Amino acid sequence: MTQTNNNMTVNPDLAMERAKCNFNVLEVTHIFDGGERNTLQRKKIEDVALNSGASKDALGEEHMSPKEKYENAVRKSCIYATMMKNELAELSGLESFGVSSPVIRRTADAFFKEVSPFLLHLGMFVPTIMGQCTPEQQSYWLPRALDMQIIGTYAQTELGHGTFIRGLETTATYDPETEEFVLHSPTLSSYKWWAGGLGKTVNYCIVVAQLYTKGECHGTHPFIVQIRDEDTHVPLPGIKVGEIGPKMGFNTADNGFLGFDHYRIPREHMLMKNAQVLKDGTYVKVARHGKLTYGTMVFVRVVLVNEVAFNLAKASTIAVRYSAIRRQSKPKPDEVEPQILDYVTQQHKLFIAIATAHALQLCSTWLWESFSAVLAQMKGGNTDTLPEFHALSSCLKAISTSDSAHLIEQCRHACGGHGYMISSGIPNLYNFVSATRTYEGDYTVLLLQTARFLVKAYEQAEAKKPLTPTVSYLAHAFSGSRATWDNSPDGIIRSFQALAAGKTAVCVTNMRKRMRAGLSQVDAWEMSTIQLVAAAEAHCRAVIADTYRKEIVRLTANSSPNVKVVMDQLTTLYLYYWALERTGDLLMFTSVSQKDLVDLQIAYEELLLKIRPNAVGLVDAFDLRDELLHSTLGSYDGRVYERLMEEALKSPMNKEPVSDAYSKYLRPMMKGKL
Ligand SMILES: CCCCCCCCCCCCCCCCCC(=O)SCCNC(=O)CCNC(=O)[C@H](O)C(C)(C)COP(=O)(O)OP(=O)(O)OC[C@H]1O[C@@H](n2cnc3c(N)ncnc32)[C@H](O)[C@@H]1OP(=O)(O)O
Ligand SMILES: Cc1cc2nc3c(=O)[nH]c(=O)nc-3n(C[C@H](O)[C@H](O)[C@H](O)COP(=O)(O)OP(=O)(O)OC[C@H]3O[C@@H](n4cnc5c(N)ncnc54)[C@H](O)[C@@H]3O)c2cc1C
Repeated sequence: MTQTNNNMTVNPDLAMERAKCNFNVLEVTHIFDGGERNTLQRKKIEDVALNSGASKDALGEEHMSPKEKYENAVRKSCIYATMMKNELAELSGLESFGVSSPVIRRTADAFFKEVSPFLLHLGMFVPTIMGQCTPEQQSYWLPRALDMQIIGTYAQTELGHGTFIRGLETTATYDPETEEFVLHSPTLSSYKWWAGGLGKTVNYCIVVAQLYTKGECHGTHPFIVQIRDEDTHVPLPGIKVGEIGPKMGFNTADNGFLGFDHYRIPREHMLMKNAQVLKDGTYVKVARHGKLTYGTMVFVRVVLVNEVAFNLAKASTIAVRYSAIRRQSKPKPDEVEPQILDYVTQQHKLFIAIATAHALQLCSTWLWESFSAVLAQMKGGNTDTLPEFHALSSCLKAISTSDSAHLIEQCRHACGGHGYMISSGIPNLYNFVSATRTYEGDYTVLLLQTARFLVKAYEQAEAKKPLTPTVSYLAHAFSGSRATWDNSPDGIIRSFQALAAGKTAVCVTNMRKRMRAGLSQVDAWEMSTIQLVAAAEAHCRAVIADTYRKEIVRLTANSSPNVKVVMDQLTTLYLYYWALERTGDLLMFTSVSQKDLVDLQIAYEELLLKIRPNAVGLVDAFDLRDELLHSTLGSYDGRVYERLMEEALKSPMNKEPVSDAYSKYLRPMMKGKL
């Protein structure tokens, strides 16, 4: 039986869940939007972008051929880009459409089940122009790029190297005679590979290449390079470009390859904010920090924390709503089958996903604010805070993407067989988010960057030198006793910090031992990298836990009592969950006892039951319109079985009663005539 709610027929189980939710859902939406005004503005943007139906496809993307999928994605990208230049720019208060506005980004997702071929234009090409050009270069390139007169991408990775940027092989050799750079791909492994939109869409790209001038190599630098004719779109002479083929996801992003055959570009096309080549070929270093050319990657790592939080919010919305309407098994023979959301194991799978989406969303806002502060200082020539920020953004990118991918997969498990349907929405979310763990810096590689910083900070703490804020807890690492366990939220956060400090100390001790035994510093480091990754992970978990807790306390200071309670329950759940995941480490580095851990497990299970009545309310508070979810299982009305059947009937396989394969293969085989 179904009920009607706001002219919508709603599944009765979902209606019941909404009736029993005991907190004000809208209040929580406002918290995560950053205030009521932002919620209203977001809704207005979503209304303008989505009410016209322009985001919808006549035939589901999943039934299209690769070529049709790509063309359809370009079609919708053009519609959305035009909206951004016109209606949405004004509404979002942006002079021109914003590259990092989470609302614009969020709304764009309604248009694409996978991704837009313009993602790299907005996500990296435009930010590189903003971050790596001189003011004169910017005034030439930025208006054209923002107005989409040119479309670009970011081509750094090569067939042979993605992680090790210093190992890139593409060369840019300056020729003072003509005042040009000659771009060349000397080997197969030097071909650019992966850049989004490069295959068919873009006509420009940022190319990262080894700069040679006056016979000397100055390392990798960015260049802006035209690769296709601005009118015909035909690749220019000296350019070999194409699409790299099917992938696990990102199949509408036309990731491409690119090679150069002594291809010439004007001197002014080197992006010269951080380093310059003068007309006579003299190389001039401008930046005070050697790694500022990596700036766009740092920007995207910051953006990605928000991006994956959003995608995890979508997966948890789908899985929690579905778990409320799905009934399975009969533990009590005289009662009706329970909603699967009533199983404690199901709550264990799902509530951590909601809490993590909250934690990452709040960390992303905090990280963005820290990034803005670092950029402001760098404008004044001060790069002192950059090493700490690089360490922080590296580990947050690594952990947020990895946790989100894992939890999205867990949401799929929570949806049983139906979660495996493309129409559930979860496979596309997983395919997208699992790539974020690799691109923009692989998980392990980025955690090792953070570990480098931790080891240095540990040595500073040992020498009683001042520490930067995110590692200040290392100062307590030398007390000689194990941290005292206490199961209050602050106590657990202190234990997480003790754990990170303890693991870092173990790494430093082991490396020193290995070096005393004759290993070089590089080999001693290499032998310790499993533990260094674990130390960086522990550090990141301590940062996330601390930030999440502090931000929730701050943001709910004036909230209604029930909102305060449910938000407190979720942060506590997050802390208990990770304490229970790390019992071995806690036993090593804190005074926690076996009894403390048994008690903590019971407290965790009781907390799940307390959160249970509010579960649907909590995911409703993400306020994700059906157009954004693309899900038969997660729609607001819970008409799951109806939608699954409607989608199945759309399959082109159901167009004819008998498949051609019957007469071609099955019949001859069955009649023994094959
Ligand atoms: C219609 C749609 C609407 C859309 C709207 C827009 C939405 C946007 C959404 C965004 C989505 C974008 C999609 C992106 C797709 C993927 C793009 C890519 O993958 S692109 C490709 C991405 N590719 C990758 O990410 C490659 C990953 N690899 C790397 O980043 C580097 O090779 C490395 C960092 C691992 C090493 O670098 P290496 O040069 O060998 O350095 P060493 O190790 O020798 O360390 C020496 C010293 O340098 C220090 N330092 C290092 N970095 C930094 C930094 N950034 N800063 C400061 N410091 C830094 C380091 O700490 C150390 O310090 P110390 O200890 O000496 O004091
Ligand atoms: C969907 C997608 C889109 C992309 N888009 C773009 C784009 O637009 N532009 C662009 O330039 N690039 C893009 N990339 C490329 C991406 O940035 C790289 O794939 C990524 O940086 C990882 O580098 P790699 O592929 O060389 O992996 P590798 O470095 O070869 O990694 C392979 C394994 O080796 C390990 N490893 C590597 N180095 C070390 C080390 N020093 N210590 C320990 N372990 C190590 C890694 O942890 C990993 O397990 C994209 C990739 C994907 C998947």
